[in-house]
Amino acid sequence: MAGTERNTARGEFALIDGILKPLAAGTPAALGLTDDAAVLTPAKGKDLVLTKDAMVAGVHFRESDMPGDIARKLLRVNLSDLAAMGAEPVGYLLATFWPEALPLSWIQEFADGLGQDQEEFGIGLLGGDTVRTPGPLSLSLTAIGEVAKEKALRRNGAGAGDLIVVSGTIGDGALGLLALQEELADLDPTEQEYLEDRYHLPNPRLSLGQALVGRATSCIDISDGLIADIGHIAEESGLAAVIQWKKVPLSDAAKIAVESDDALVERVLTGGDDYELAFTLPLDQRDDLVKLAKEGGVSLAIIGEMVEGEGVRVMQEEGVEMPISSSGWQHF
Ligand SMILES: Nc1ncnc2c1ncn2[C@@H]1O[C@H](COP(=O)(O)OP(=O)(O)O)[C@@H](O)[C@H]1O
Ligand SMILES: Cc1ncc(C[n+]2csc(CCOP(=O)(O)OP(=O)(O)O)c2C)c(N)n1
Ligand SMILES: [Mg+2]
Ligand SMILES: [Mg+2]
Ligand SMILES: [Mg+2]
Repeated sequence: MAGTERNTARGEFALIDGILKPLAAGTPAALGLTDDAAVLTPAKGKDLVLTKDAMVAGVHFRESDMPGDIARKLLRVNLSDLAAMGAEPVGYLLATFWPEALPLSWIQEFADGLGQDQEEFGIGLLGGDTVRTPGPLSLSLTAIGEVAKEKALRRNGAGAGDLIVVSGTIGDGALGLLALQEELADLDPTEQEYLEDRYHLPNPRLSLGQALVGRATSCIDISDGLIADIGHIAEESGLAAVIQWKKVPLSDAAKIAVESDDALVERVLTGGDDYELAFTLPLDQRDDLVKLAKEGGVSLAIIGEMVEGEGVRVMQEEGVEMPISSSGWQHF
């Protein structure tokens, strides 16, 4: 029906004008969201770095999560991929698949979350697409960044003998999800809240990634699980990784959880939702770690080393390998 179409169209463009346009106001390349596409001039001497991750209700976030948090996580998981490449973020494109029942107020809160993080990370919206879906809320974001020409960090440059280093603490996001599902016992409210926050709002390690350019021999961000993602470095570099469980950095809350339930060790190592960086560093650059941690604004821990061979081995203690049933999250 023509009338219905007009109403739908008016609604769609009202949404773009009223809710999304303000997010593009600071990025001239977005052309005010009035044209068919954005036009971006890359900086001299830089390579563009492009990444896209999607998130689906019930798969990547809980339907009951706050709209602003969902938006910020969507942006942050993509910025985490830019961090893993050593890039500085420039802007982003957004595709939203809104279920019929979602009110405009929800969408406004979602946009407010994006606005908050745009300021935090100094970027703006460049464009995107808005559609309705008969399915669950689905979102996709393309982040664009820049890195000095040919200097992007890769997964494939690790050498035998390189140290394996991770930022921050591992397992908090996965334990936070368990806490939200009320499957974690013995935690006081402060620890519970800390873990839940880590699930809802990852911290992309952008300063660290940029500090690693020209220093790390390989780098990845941990989304699927520590073992799975270090497995990608091992595979792409044609080597094996050996990780010492006792050196994997845990938050106080994660330590308490793991001490009360052994089964959570595997969850920490394979649960994903970390968005920390794992990277390799030549042994003779070990003393640079203090400086890198300072520049990156995050703690760093050496958890193992790269050796000849293939795959990832986790050592429970000297000479005792930990059995691991699955290395991390997979959609298929
Ligand atoms: N549908 C797709 N189309 C094109 N490339 C894809 C698609 N899905 C994944 N990739 C590419 O495969 C590689 C691995 O993807 P992924 O595991 O999602 O990486 P990450 O965990 O860093 O997001 C990346 O280079 C990504 O761009
Ligand atoms: C409600 C809910 N259930 C389960 C998870 C766990 N989970 C879902 S997808 C995923 C891996 C990361 O997502 P993916 O789409 O694989 O991102 P990418 O690896 O491409 O960055 C994890 C750990 C979650 N985050 N939320
Ligand atoms: Mg991905
Ligand atoms: Mg990644
Ligand atoms: Mg994945």
